[in-house]
Amino acid sequence: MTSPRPDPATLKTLADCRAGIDAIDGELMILLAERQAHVAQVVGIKAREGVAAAAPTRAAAVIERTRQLALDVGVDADLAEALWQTMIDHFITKEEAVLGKGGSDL
Ligand SMILES: O=C(O)C(=O)C[C@]1(C(=O)O)C=C[C@@H](O)C=C1
Repeated sequence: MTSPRPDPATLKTLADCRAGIDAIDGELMILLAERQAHVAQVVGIKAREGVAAAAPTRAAAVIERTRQLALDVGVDADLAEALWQTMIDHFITKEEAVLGKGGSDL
């Protein structure tokens, strides 16, 4: 169980700020592992249904949604896009290792 995070504006020392950053990184990593598990599940479904690893239409929608989510909470949309593009490219490579490059863009 994680403890509630302090308001960053109340942090006075570099060590406290870095401890907070480390805690947030830990939580982000848990969410990334959960997202990765969802993508792993996608691979079996795509194999059954003949859907391509690379899904450009879906990838573009994910990126567009991510840019909007970033703007909604005051995160730089270009940063969010770069992070998500890196993640999606990684998952396409992993999916193609199993599925190959064929299939439909669904
Ligand atoms: O939605 C899919 O088809 C996925 O495989 C997931 C995902 C993603 O990481 O969001 C990865 C690769 C695809 O090109 C599109 C999206």
